[in-house]
Amino acid sequence: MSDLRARFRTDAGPVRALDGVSFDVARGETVCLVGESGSGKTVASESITGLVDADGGDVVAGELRFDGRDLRALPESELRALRGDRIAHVFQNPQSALNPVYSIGWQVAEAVRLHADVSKREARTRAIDLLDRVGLPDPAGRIDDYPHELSGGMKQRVAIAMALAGEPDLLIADEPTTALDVTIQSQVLRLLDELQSEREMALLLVTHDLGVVAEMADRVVVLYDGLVMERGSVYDVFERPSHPYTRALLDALPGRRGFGRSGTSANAGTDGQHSTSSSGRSSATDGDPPPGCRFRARCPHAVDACREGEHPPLYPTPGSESAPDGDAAAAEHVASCVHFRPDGDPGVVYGSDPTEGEANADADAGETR
Ligand SMILES: Nc1ncnc2c1ncn2[C@@H]1O[C@H](COP(=O)(O)OP(=O)(O)OP(=O)(O)O)[C@@H](O)[C@H]1O
Ligand code: NI
Repeated sequence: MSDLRARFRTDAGPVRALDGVSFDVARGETVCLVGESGSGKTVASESITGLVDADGGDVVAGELRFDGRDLRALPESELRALRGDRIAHVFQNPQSALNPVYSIGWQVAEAVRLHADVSKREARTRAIDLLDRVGLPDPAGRIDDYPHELSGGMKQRVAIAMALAGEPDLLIADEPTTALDVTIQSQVLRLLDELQSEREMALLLVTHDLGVVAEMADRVVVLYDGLVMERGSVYDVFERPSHPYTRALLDALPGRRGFGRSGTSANAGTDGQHSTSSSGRSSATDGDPPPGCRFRARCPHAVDACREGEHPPLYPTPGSESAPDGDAAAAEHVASCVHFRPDGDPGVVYGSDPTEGEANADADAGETR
């Protein structure tokens, strides 16, 4: 997607949710969308298949391309066909995907029949296969169970089975494990990871959990206030976080030594709840956004230049071509911070971090990576 802008109509006036978000997800790749609550992760992911419109939102500008087609130009009927077929969603709450009055087997079989012209009997057999594949114990025995007879983790597995029924090319999972017990979380993540590599699926994973990102992502998109702050391979973003916001996010990770003694509090959402409330961001209501960098007020490295003009565009970070696999696309590491302007000094950001000596300026970045 490129330069995606979206807004919601609310009683208090339009709310800007996305202010120009660009990223791609390639086949066989996992891209994680991270950022604190209200940063626009869900809106960005749901805009792909037009779910945002269904939610009272409007994608007002930008481009969404899937397989060379501009999704925003597709009529709703075609979009609906694409959704759930080539592109499937898994949500935080499996309850929302399951109908309480039908057995899980019936629901998975229906999902199969939606995408493939097969008999009911064949669909049921495939449903059992799918349920087996997502790790539901004794699928043949449990296929006539109703959702309420299953645990949350099992329900999410069923929801994933339904999402996979159409053999999607792109699976969009929005906080798919947040509602689950910690032990179940990692099982479900491992499952997504396996299914993804098995099927060469593209996976867009929305999460506020940087531990999940580290485990799952090939590439990371860091959102703040409806804008991309930083984008790069998981390797680059974790090894050399460049936007002050990303650095603050990582700083807040337990077990990671703090560098931002500045008191910048960046919290990717402690309650783990997906929120759709329109409150929370004072800057969100429409009208002119405050000039300059959106993160300025919370940034320990803000300078006068950060007050001017628009939010900075994405600049390449020094040494970003040195990704381990030499893959050019994966090597793209960019941050929207004035200190990464061609005439800027990234050392202002990196240099303030005594715990990361090797990141001290760009000069030795090439040698240490
Ligand atoms: N239905 C809606 N009506 C009005 N505003 C909305 C609606 N849904 C989202 N927004 C606004 O859009 C912005 C982005 O929301 P979004 O749900 O994408 O955030 P998020 O990053 O997914 O957060 P969370 O981690 O809480 O799920 C927020 O300012 C939010 O208030
Ligand atoms: Ni969300």
